[in-house]
Amino acid sequence: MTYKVLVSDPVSEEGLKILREAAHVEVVQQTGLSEEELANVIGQYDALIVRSQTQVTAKVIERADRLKVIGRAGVGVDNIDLPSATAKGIMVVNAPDGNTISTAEHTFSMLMALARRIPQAYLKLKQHIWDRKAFVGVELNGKTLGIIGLGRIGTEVAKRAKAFNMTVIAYDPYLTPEKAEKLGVHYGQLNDVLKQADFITVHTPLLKETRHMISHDQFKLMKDGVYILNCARGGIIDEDALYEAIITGKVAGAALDVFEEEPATHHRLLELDQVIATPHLGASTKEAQKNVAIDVCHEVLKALEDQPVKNAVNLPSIPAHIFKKVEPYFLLSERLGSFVAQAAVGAVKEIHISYAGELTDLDVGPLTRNVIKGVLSYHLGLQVNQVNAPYLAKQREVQINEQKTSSSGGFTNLIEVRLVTTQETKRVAGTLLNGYGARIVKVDQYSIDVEPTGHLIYVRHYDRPGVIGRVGTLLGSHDVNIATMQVGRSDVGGDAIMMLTVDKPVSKEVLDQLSDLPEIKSVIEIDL
Ligand SMILES: NC(=O)c1ccc[n+]([C@@H]2O[C@H](COP(=O)([O-])OP(=O)(O)OC[C@H]3O[C@@H](n4cnc5c(N)ncnc54)[C@H](O)[C@@H]3O)[C@@H](O)[C@H]2O)c1
Ligand SMILES: O=C(O)CC[C@@H](O)C(=O)O
Repeated sequence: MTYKVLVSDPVSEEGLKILREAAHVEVVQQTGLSEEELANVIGQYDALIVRSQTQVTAKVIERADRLKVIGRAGVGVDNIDLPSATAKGIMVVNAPDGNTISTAEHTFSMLMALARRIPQAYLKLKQHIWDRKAFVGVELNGKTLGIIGLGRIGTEVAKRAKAFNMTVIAYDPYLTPEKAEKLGVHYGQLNDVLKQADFITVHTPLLKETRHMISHDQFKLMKDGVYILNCARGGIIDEDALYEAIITGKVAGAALDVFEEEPATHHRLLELDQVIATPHLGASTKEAQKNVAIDVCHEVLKALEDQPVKNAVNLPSIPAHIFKKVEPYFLLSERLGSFVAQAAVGAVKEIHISYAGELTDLDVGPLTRNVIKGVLSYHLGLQVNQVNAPYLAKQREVQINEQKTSSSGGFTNLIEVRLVTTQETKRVAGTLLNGYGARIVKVDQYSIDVEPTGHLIYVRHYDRPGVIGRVGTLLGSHDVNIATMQVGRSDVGGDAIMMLTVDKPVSKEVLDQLSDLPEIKSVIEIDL
C-alpha cells in the first residue's frame, strides 16, 4: 500500500526526503490552501504535515476519512483542532525540541535590538537621515531580565542573558527555589518578576490561564520604562493593555514576534515608534526548520507504519485488555489531577497517587499517567498526553509516587492524589460510584460529594453563621446560578470549605468580591 502525505506549509526538504525515500510514500506539496480547499482534498491523504499557517479545523478533520496522522513541524499545536482529531482517531505529533535554540536566539536578537533601537535607527538611515541623537539606547549589562515561563526556550534565554551580565528572575509554576539556584536564576512569584525586572519576556504556551496574563493590573506593577518582549504566542500579553502602557510611557518599548491575530499587517501597535516587530520568525532558521522537519517526518513515518511514536500529542497507547479495565477511571483520574493542580498554590514538587479498593487488582499505570497529565496540563497545555506525562514530570524534577493501599474509607474504589508544592500540600480523593459516575469525595480533610465536571468554585472559610447566605446572595446578584453546593468543616466554628458548581464561568471581579466577604479565606475557580 502507498501512503499519501500532504504537506500544506513550507517544510524543509531535508525532512521531506525521509518520506520521499520511503518506498511506500507519495509526498504532495500544496501550500496556501484555504479551509475549503483543504477540506476538499484531505479525504485523499493518509498524513498531513503543517507548520503554523495551515488551520486544521473541525471542518477539515470531518472530511479527513483516510487521515491517520497530522504532523506539526514545530511546538505549538494551537492551529490544529485536537479534540476533533482525537475524536476521529487521528494521531497528532509535533517536534517540540528542534526550534528551541532558534527561538531563544530570536528573542535575544529582539532584546538587543529593542535596547539599542536598531530597527528604528536603520529605518532612518535608509531614508538617508544621519540622526545620532534620537537613538540613545540602554545597556543590558547589570539590568534585570524577568522571564515568565522557564521551559525549553525560557531556559535558553536565561543562559544567554547571564552571559550578558544580566540578573535573571523567573517565574514558572514548575520552578522551585532549588531548581532556580541550579540554573543560576532568581526564583520569584509572578508579581516579583513584574516588579523587579527592567526587561520582561514571556515564554509560556497560550492557555486559558495564560491568555492576557499580562494586562492592565500587571503593567501597573512594573517599573516605569520597562521593556516587554513576546516571542511565544500572541494573546499572552493583552495587546490593548500594552498599547495603553506604551502611550502612557509606562512601557519604554516592546518587541513582538507574535500577535493575537496573524498575519498582523495593520495592527495599531505597529504604528508606535516604541514597538519593534517580526512576522512570527522565532523558528525561522535553516537549522530549526531542518530539525523540526526531520523530527516530524520520522514521527509521521512511524505513525503510518504503526510503530511507537515519541511526540504524540493526543493519543494514548495502552494494550486493549488493560485499557478496557481502567477506562472507566480515566476521566476521574485526569480530573483529580487537574483539580488538585488548580486548587494548590506554589510550584509543583511531588505528586503522590494512591489506589484503594478494587483498583488494587488493576494495572493502574495508565491511571497514574492520567493523573500526571491532569496536573501538568494545567500549565503545559495540549502538549501533555498519556505517553509523555511521566517524561515531562521528570524533566521538571517533579517526583511521582504511586502506591496501592487497603484503606479505601468504605468506598469500593478510591483514588487519592496528594500534591506537594513549594507552599502547601493539597489532597483530593475521588471514586467511581456504581451507576452514578465519578465523584470527588474528599478535599484535604473535608468529606464532600461533587461531580468532577464543569465550573467549580472552591471556597475556604470560617464556619460562621451567614457565610453561606452571603456567598449565595453575591453570586445571585451577578446572575450566577448555583447548580450544587457542598459544605464541609473540620469542627463547629472552625475551618470549612464550600464547593459550588455554577452554570457558567465566573468573572475575576465576582471572584474578587467573594474573596472580600467577611470570614472568607480564599476563593479559587476550578474548571474541569
Ligand atoms: N515565535 C516562534 O516562532 C515560536 C517558536 C517555538 C515556540 N514558540 C512558543 O514559545 C512558547 C514556549 O515554548 P517552549 O518550547 O519553551 O515550551 P515549554 O513547554 O518547554 O515551556 C513553557 C513553560 O511555560 C510554563 N508556564 C505555563 N503556564 C505558566 C504560567 N501561568 N506562568 C508562568 N509560566 C507558565 C510551563 O511550566 C513551561 O515550563 C510556546 O508558546 C511556543 O508555542 C514560539
Ligand atoms: O512554524 C513556525 O515557523 C512557527 C513555529 C512556532 O510558533 C512553534 O510553536 O513551534
